[in-house]
Order: sequence, then C-alpha cells, then structure tokens
Amino acid sequence: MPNRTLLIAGNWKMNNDVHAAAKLADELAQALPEVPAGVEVLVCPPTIDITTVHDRISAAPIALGAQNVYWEAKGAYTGESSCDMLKSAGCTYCIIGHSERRDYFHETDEDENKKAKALVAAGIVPVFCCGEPEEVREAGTYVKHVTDQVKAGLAGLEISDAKQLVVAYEPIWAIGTGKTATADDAQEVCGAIRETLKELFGAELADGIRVLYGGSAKPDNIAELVAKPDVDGALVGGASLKAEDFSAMVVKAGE
Ligand SMILES: O=C[C@H](O)COP(=O)(O)O
Repeated sequence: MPNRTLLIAGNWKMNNDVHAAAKLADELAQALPEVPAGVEVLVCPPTIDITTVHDRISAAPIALGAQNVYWEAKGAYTGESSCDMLKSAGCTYCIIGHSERRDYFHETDEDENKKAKALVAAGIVPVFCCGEPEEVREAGTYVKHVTDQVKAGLAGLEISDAKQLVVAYEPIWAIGTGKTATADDAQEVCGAIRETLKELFGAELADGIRVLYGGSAKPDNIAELVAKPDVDGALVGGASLKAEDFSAMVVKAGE
C-alpha cells in the first residue's frame, strides 16, 4: 500500500469568536507539541480567526487552512477572500465544496472547480468535499453521486504531486448527527473515489492523494476508520472544537 501520511483536519465551521479561537488554538498547541509519525494535523478556523490562530499555533506542528475562498484574484467582491489573501495569512489548505456551502450558499460543481484550480495555482491545497444526502444513500446510487461530484469538481485540474490535493468524503446524513458511516461504508466510497482519481490523474498520483472521511468522526471511531486502506484521515467538525477530543483523535490515528 502506498505510504500516505494520515491527515486529521478540524473544520471549526462558524464557531468561536477571536477570543474562543485563541483559547482553542492555545489548548491545541499545548496538547500537540508533537504529532505521531505518519500523521499530519490541520485546523480550519473561520476566516476572521485565521490570523489569531496562525499566531498561536505557529510553533506547533499544526497546519492552518481556510473554510472558503473566492477564485478571482482581487477586486469588488464584497465579503470574499482570495487565494493570495489566505496564503499571506499562513493558510496552506482550504476546504472547498462542503455540503453546507453547496446547500446553504448554492455553490455548484462549477464553482468548486474554479476554486480548486485557483487554489492549486496559488500553491494552496484544496480539501475537496463530496458526499450524498440521505435519500441518495437510501436509493443506493450514492457511489455514482459522489464520483460524479469528484469528476465535475476536479475536471481539468492540473497537479504534478499528490500532495497538492485532498478529497474528503462526507455523507451528509452523518454530518453533525452522531450517525457515523461504518468503516466499511467509508471504505466503499473512499475506494470508489480513489478509482475516479485514477481516471482523472493517473494511478501513480491517485495512489498518493489523501482521501478523508468526515461525518461524526470522533475519538471512539477514528482508529477503525483509518485502518481502512483508502481512508487516509478525517475531516472533523464537532470533535475538533474540543482540544482534548481532537488531540485524542490525532494520537489514536497514529497508533
Ligand atoms: O467538515 C466536517 C464535517 O462536516 C463533519 O462534521 P461533524 O464531525 O460535526 O459531523
């Protein structure tokens, strides 16, 4: 099996004002003065907290990411942040295509495709999210639904190194619900995503691209998830807001 570094990524979503963000970042830096070999750690705070968190974690082995980006370089786009702005604030990753962006802000596959291309061009790693709603899971067409999202969102993306891209499979019915997909469910779809990545980028690159699972991942289930051959870590929502839980996940992933 290719030697992929696991990625445990925290998505703080719209939680934590600058004071709470500073406190959580300090707690994480204290809890994770080092991380286990073979594991990488990432936190993605709200945009307004990025600079604060950057300053607090800069001495710790914790990477910084954003939760959103706009693909244009600059100009009259009220409320948006460009790739260069994120980069100048210390971000090396950016989540795109999260189901909450797609559902609440009507983002399309085309939008995610533009974001992915702009991020890679700027040297920021997109964490491209995909996943099916409950009715698609029940209809049994979830693998096609997810792989179609991957094909549309990453079409024409040019990467020369597997480290330039991360994909996160997040079944929508498992997000914030406590209903975790089983490790076998996660492997089934993450494996299918890897096959799609092979079609898009070739086998060698696809073998090195990290494919994460997200959806009620927590200290109790992380070991089982990352034991699966195509699950290379987790995109963690709720459990990333408690330093104790998040750091426990990092440790357990490395065991
Ligand atoms: O981006 C993270 C996911 O949406 C998972 O959230 P959750 O761990 O709270 O279920």
